[in-house]
Amino acid sequence: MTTLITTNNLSKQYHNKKVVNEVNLTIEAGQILGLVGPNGAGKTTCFQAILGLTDFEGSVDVLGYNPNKERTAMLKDVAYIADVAVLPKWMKVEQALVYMAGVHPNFDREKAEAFLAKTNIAKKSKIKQLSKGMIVQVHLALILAIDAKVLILDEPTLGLDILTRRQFYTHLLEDFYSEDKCIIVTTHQIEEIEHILTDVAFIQEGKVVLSDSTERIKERFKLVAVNHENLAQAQDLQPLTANSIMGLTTMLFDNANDAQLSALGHISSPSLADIFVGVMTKEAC
Ligand SMILES: Nc1ncnc2c1ncn2[C@@H]1O[C@H](COP(=O)(O)OP(=O)(O)OP(=O)(O)O)[C@@H](O)[C@H]1O
Repeated sequence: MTTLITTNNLSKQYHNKKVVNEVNLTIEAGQILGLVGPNGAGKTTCFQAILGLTDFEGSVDVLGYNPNKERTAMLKDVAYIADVAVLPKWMKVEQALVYMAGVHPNFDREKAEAFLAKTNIAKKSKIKQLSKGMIVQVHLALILAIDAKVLILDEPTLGLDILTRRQFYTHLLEDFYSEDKCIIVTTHQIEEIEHILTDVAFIQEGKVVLSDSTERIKERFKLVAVNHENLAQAQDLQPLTANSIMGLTTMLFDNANDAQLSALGHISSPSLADIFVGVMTKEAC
């Protein structure tokens, strides 16, 4: 396996408060990592460090580059979508294509045009004539047309309708992703990307509290619809969460014994969103 990004004890503080706290991540080629955390958890700050946009403690290696010292060289192979898509308002869409082709050695104009052709955005339109969601789409078209080894997506679908969000993730897998690249993505709509993630890292108050492959995380956590008579016994196994709706109590367990759980009621596999809520609740206690 080829390691594309490593962070070693990455930390960042603002006004004496650690907003990123000793984050250790290793991201290999082929991985699509979801960095998931509540508002203010430190996701964007981690990205800024990886992209060399801020100073930090610890060390970061991206494709063999030090992002703070070798940013220009690194950015030939790294593409980034920030959580706020900003494009010059006076520019026409077609001018943005020409501009990107001029400044980025790995920009494929035909790819960007093919993506835009699937939208109802006219190339002659000025950015200021487009809706917020359309501007995001132009931005995505420009970034996904860069043949980058590393793609960093910070809330890439913010402001897009559900059809366009789905279209974006399909496009990401079919036209951008390949085994020699990696993608790190944050979103608060974890249920929409769960199926594409190979790996997940949960971050809370600057610390990574869980990091593993999606497969192993799914094996580790179990949801049980607990039969009424088994409630006390189930509580003894210390569930992460317990929700009662219309007389049915569903509990989330971490690393519990399958035989013990099946004696309590029906077992199912939780979604990443269920696991996220469970882990965040436990860490906050
Ligand atoms: N320039 C700054 N000056 C001071 N504090 C900052 C600065 N940038 C970020 N922070 C603080 O760092 C913490 C982490 O912010 P960050 O933007 O990394 O969170 P996030 O996980 O991306 O959140 P969200 O999901 O809301 O986008 C927050 O408490 C934020 O207030």
